Amino acid sequence: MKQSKMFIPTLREVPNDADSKSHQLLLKAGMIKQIASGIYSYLPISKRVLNKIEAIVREEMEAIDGIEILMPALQPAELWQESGRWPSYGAELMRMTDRHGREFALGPTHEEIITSLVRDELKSYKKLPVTLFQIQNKFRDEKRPRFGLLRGREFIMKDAYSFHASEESLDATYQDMYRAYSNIFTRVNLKFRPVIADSGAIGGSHTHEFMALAEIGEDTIAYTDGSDYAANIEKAEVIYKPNPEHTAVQSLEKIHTPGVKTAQQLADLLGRRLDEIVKSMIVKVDDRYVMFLIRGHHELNDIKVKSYFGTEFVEMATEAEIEGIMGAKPGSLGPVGVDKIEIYADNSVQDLNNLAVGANETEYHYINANIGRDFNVKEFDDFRFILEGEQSADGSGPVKFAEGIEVGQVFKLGTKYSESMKATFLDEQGKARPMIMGCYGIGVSRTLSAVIEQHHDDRGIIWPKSITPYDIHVISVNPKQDVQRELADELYETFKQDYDVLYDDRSERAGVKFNDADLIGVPLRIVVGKNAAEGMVEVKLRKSGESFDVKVDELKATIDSLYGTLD
Ligand SMILES: O=C(C[C@@H]1CCCCN1)Cn1cnc2cc(Cl)c(F)cc2c1=O
Ligand SMILES: [Mg+2]
Ligand SMILES: [Mg+2]
Repeated sequence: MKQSKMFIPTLREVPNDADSKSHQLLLKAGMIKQIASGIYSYLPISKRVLNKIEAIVREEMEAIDGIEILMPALQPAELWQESGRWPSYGAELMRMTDRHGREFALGPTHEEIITSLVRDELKSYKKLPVTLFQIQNKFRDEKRPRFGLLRGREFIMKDAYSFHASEESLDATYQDMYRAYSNIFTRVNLKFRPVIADSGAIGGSHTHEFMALAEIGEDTIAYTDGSDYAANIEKAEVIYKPNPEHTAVQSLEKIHTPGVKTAQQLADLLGRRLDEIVKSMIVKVDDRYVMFLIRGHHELNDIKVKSYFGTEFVEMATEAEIEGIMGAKPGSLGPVGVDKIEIYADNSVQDLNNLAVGANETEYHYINANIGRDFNVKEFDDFRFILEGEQSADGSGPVKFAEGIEVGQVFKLGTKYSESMKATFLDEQGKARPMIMGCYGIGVSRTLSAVIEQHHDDRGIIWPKSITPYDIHVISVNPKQDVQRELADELYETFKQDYDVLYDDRSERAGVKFNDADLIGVPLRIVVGKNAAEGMVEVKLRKSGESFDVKVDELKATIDSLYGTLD
């Protein structure tokens, strides 16, 4: 393609609202234009990359018997009422009414649609298993869209759904998808890790997220070098080993603690370590309040609390709620004398005797509070975030943390949707049973961004060969010079036979052309400049920056062999 006819509106400066490297580069390289917050147009370079990513996704889905369909983005509210999810999603679910006043959702995902489609068609176990997938825009009205395509309000997802007559059959597809996802992210040249994840609102038992490693990633993963163990920190289990030595139990003492609001301030006032302090938090679970006890140097893991109680409705109580229930401010809460609400505690609280806790009287605390004598705990469990360096759940060593961008997720859904939506099949005995489901998503536009996060330098993007918008960038330095222009034209015509070629034939200054070429990031470059008259051109590798002077009659061989070395 000749750049004089192309549409690549590169920018010199980066708009200051670009808040991640990939967001900056997508704008500078003229790949996206924002139309509204979290909503973008994909310009030609992006569209070419998306086509290649989607082609890889299709190949890997079809290789495991995935069948491509395309479902509507407009979803009748009735189906979400059948599944029970219409009331449970708030502002994030984009809703609208049609001219007849009928309610619709703009699809954030398609469990309801696919289940209603399949339940009408597949009635017999003989027709199962089946895996259907689509690649389509999704709509989620994110409260804070950011990082460009990494968290948008309209984005491209491959979403697949599988239907089974047995758990074993679901298992087999889950493994197929897991391997297919590994293939896809390997082929697009992403450094990634599959992590054990939390299945959250959509239920189901078993789920893995595929995390592309990148500083900007909003997820934290806990992994070990000792094995392939990796878990989203929301889910990473903390192994509790009871601590043998306990200090002698001392008598309870109430002390005045003016100005103490935090665990650290209490620790400082008492001259104790933070890990000897116990924080008491009031959490609203569904429509009741419970107290959680967590050691001072730990943090309550709200995802583990949700999973423990099996509900999404878990929120920290507000200051007003706390004063109403406890009669004291958040900084002075404790378990002693609390009998109106249940008390739960993280496992590691059991290691302590003589706890320092709030006295439920503003600016008063207890020291030497002891479990069993001064208060009771309804249940000890793993309610906290794991700390870096603590033993991994599989015992393979201390966990390390890394940031990740969630680019894919595979779920075992079970019968959550097939039961609520009566998607049954007749089994061998002719008995109607709910289909067992799996669902599997890849953020296609997010993957494009993740690749840029991992493949760039300070001059621009460096595309991996597998998804590069073009293979070769031919640049004529000064098209006003006939010799240069004619040679460049000839090379363009020659190489476009076997490669995708972008030809910068514009009458721009050389510096502008080289800046744009570095931004756009095509891996191989042929520069036709002043040596054209001697039949010499320059070949440049975008990634290493290496460049070679090559005779025109050796150019094809050189390019073919260099292309083979690209990753
Ligand atoms: O989408 C999934 C699960 C899988 C992911 C892979 C492809 C199939 N679905 C989870 N999820 C996430 N955000 C949502 C946002 C809104 Cl507003 C909603 F109404 C529903 C959902 C929702 O269900
Ligand atoms: Mg997540
Ligand atoms: Mg997820």
